[in-house]
Amino acid sequence: MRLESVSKEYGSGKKAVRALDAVTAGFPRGTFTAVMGPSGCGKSTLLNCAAGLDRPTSGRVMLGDTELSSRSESELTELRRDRIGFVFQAYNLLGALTVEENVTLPLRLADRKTDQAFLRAVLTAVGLGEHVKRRPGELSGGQQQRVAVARALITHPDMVVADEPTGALDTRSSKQVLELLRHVVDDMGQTVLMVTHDPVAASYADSVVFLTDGRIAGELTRPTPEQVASRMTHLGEW
Ligand SMILES: Nc1ncnc2c1ncn2[C@@H]1O[C@H](COP(=O)(O)OP(=O)(O)OP(=O)(O)O)[C@@H](O)[C@H]1O
Repeated sequence: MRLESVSKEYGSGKKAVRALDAVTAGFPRGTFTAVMGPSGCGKSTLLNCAAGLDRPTSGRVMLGDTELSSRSESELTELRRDRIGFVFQAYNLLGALTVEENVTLPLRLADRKTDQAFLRAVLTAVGLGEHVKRRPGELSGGQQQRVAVARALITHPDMVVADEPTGALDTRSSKQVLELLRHVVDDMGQTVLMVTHDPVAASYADSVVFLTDGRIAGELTRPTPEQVASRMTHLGEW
């Protein structure tokens, strides 16, 4: 995944807000990248442009050899469904469906068959092999987020994007979800792009990209929580 000089403006004229300002960044296959920065700096906008949920005003978004920015709405919908896995702070599971039905929903929507062996492997990887018949309401927040991670993985996407995946979780559940994201990169070869406010969460990534005012303000590789917190303090309010 690559962003090439991506800018995004909301609104126009005097009220225009430049949420991203000529951002160029690469998120190589098999890596885990965290995006951090002060509130309103453009983190979610970057993630949404990268995942085809939002269109840049200018610049190019490349997923492998596919350019997202020039796709039609229906092509983008299909591309998101087939090639990108989503994890949000609010889990976004369907309460009436079981764990297994939630996880396999993206395949049913795409009219694709479920590979039962892969489904078992994914449910085991996220630690929910025992709970496949439960409904989200019968699970803890951490378990629900792990169902969301399994759902993001089931289509073998090119990339998993996670917007504040641990934002609603306690320390212990956050650790489990972050270890899981690390595992999907290290052992399943996935590519993860995660927005977070938490230096500890960011320290699970291979690198952290810092944004301020819609621009890249620096990068840290093999970050420690202390290094991340120190950079954030230098960037201002967070
Ligand atoms: N749909 C929209 N319409 C108008 N302005 C928007 C829209 N979405 C975001 N913005 C503005 O763009 C800027 C970047 O927003 P964005 O949500 O990407 O920031 P963020 O870093 O994710 O913030 P936070 O950490 O608070 O979630 C902000 O000034 C925001 O107010």
